Amino acid sequence: MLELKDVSVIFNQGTSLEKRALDEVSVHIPEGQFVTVLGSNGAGKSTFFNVITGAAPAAEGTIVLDGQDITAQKEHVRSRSIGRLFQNPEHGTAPRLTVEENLALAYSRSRGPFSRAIRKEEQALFREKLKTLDMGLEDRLKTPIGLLSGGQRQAVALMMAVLNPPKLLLLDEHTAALDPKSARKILEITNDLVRREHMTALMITHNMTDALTNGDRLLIFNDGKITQDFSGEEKKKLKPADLLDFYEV
Ligand SMILES: Nc1ncnc2c1ncn2[C@@H]1O[C@H](COP(=O)(O)OP(=O)(O)OP(=O)(O)O)[C@@H](O)[C@H]1O
Repeated sequence: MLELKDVSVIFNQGTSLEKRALDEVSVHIPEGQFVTVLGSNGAGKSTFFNVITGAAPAAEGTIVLDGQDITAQKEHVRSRSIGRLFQNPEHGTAPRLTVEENLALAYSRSRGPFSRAIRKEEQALFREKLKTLDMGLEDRLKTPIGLLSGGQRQAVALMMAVLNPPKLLLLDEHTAALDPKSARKILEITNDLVRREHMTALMITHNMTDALTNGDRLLIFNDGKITQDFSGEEKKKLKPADLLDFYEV
């Protein structure tokens, strides 16, 4: 599904500030796999996501998504098949637009320009999708999204990312800015959506328990490389304390 082969990202190449943020990373993520990603600050996790989306160029190596070499593809083209959620729910939603306008914008992205009124059947679809979140958001369709709480907004952002299920969903610490209860709820919704839509998903987190209790596989980054790769029974047996040994500081 997603295959990176010897991919490197080098910032400020050829200067005294040169930094190999990703160093010859190779990994294969099969279709439908849910992968959690851990690593200390500066280990290269966000750069890993950025090189997949095209936000950071690959200096070396190749990236293949769903059989297509996307290494040289522009970011906006890749965004049609890759959904991404960030730590800050404000990232990716338009605060002055209502909940339904934000959803319509996301919905129309792969269906044509956002130039027409929101149709009745779209409204019904958004209402039905929001209802599955069980947060009462189906009654807030006309509310500007900027007036929602962080958790509510992140739930809508998540729904926006999966309205037309992307080939790949990238979750970049998307629960880190939320209070513990909202974070748990968003994680629950994430699991439901990923499983129901059989999505291929990668989730960066600093929470070791979340990294172990979610997903099928765990990757740990250190200094621009994937230094640990656990899946199946091996992952299930791990405890948060075991993971500390794999962090380099
Ligand atoms: N645009 C950039 N220019 C120069 N250096 C960068 C740039 N982006 C990232 N880096 C460097 O690349 C390395 C990897 O950064 P990255 O953001 O991928 O780490 P991370 O694992 O996501 O860290 P965190 O957990 O703190 O978010 C760091 O040393 C960082 O300072």
